[in-house]
Amino acid sequence: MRTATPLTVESLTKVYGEVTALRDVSFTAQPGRVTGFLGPNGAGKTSTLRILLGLNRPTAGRALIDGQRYRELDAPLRRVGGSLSSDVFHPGRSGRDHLVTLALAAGIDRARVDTVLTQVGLADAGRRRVGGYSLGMRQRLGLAAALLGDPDALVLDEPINGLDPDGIRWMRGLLRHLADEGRTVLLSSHVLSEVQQTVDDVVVIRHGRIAFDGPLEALEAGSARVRVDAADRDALADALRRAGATVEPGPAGLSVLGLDVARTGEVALAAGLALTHLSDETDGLESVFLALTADEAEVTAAPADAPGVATSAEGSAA
Ligand SMILES: Nc1ncnc2c1ncn2[C@@H]1O[C@H](COP(=O)(O)OP(=O)(O)OP(=O)(O)O)[C@@H](O)[C@H]1O
Repeated sequence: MRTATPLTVESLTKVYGEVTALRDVSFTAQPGRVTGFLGPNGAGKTSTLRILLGLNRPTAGRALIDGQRYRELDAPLRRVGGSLSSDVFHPGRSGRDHLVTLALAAGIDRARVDTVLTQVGLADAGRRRVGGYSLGMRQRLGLAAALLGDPDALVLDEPINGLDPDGIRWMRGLLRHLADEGRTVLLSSHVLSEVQQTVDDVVVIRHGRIAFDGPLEALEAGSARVRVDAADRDALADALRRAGATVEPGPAGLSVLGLDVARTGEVALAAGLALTHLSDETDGLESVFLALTADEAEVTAAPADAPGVATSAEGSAA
């Protein structure tokens, strides 16, 4: 039986010198689910994941693995496995060697090394030097390292980056399987479409703040947009608003947010209105994501009086 191990980030703030990378960030990744932690470059994803894994200290707030900070865990690698994009493997050593060293250091049975190499599809390549690995193979090795302790939770920084389409499909299947076993899977990405078919829940971070937190379906629902028109446009707008939609009049009819095409048609029918136009103008999920993260060129220094932001700066080293 797996121990349900939620990953909880509470009011996390991280200041690096002049840069406030995280501002009062809170969310929870739930057991049995794959949570996508999404945001453009520099949004604060890696900073958050490093704090979760005990590699950096927050300026304020806390990050908890089943209620405990990483450093408070008795057998950390058995509770949470991490793979960060900055992880470097010595090019002259084999993938297997790396894992054996990690296993010995953590008191993990060496037999796990071959188990995880097989699990990530590196059974044959494990004895080759890492220097000859493709980016995709290094991603697999990172995942193998994260799985070494057979942990209840996984924290993976950009695990899909660098994989070819077959590799992406394989990674999706494995992450789904790991979550179905009851593990908590938290993975970061800067491209929603890359992980859209993998994640159950989505946390979007922008400028070091949470811009969205909820199930993928809720993000999808937010992208529904319908264009509709009727001879009596005002009556139609009233009926749609009464049904809970946001309605914006335009030159080519009404733009409706919050209802899909079928429901829009039903509302019109119930109001006895004959439609002259009805079409689905839903934006792709990626454009909703882009809208949520717009203007994310870089994280700027927070004003000194910004609420919830500690003013004392901490060095970059943890
Ligand atoms: N050690 C550090 N010292 C100073 N600034 C840092 C340090 N680490 C991160 N930052 C800054 O903090 C902000 C957030 O960076 P972070 O790496 O967490 O973002 P990210 O969302 O993971 O981006 P990426 O996808 O590019 O890795 C950026 O402005 C970055 O330049």
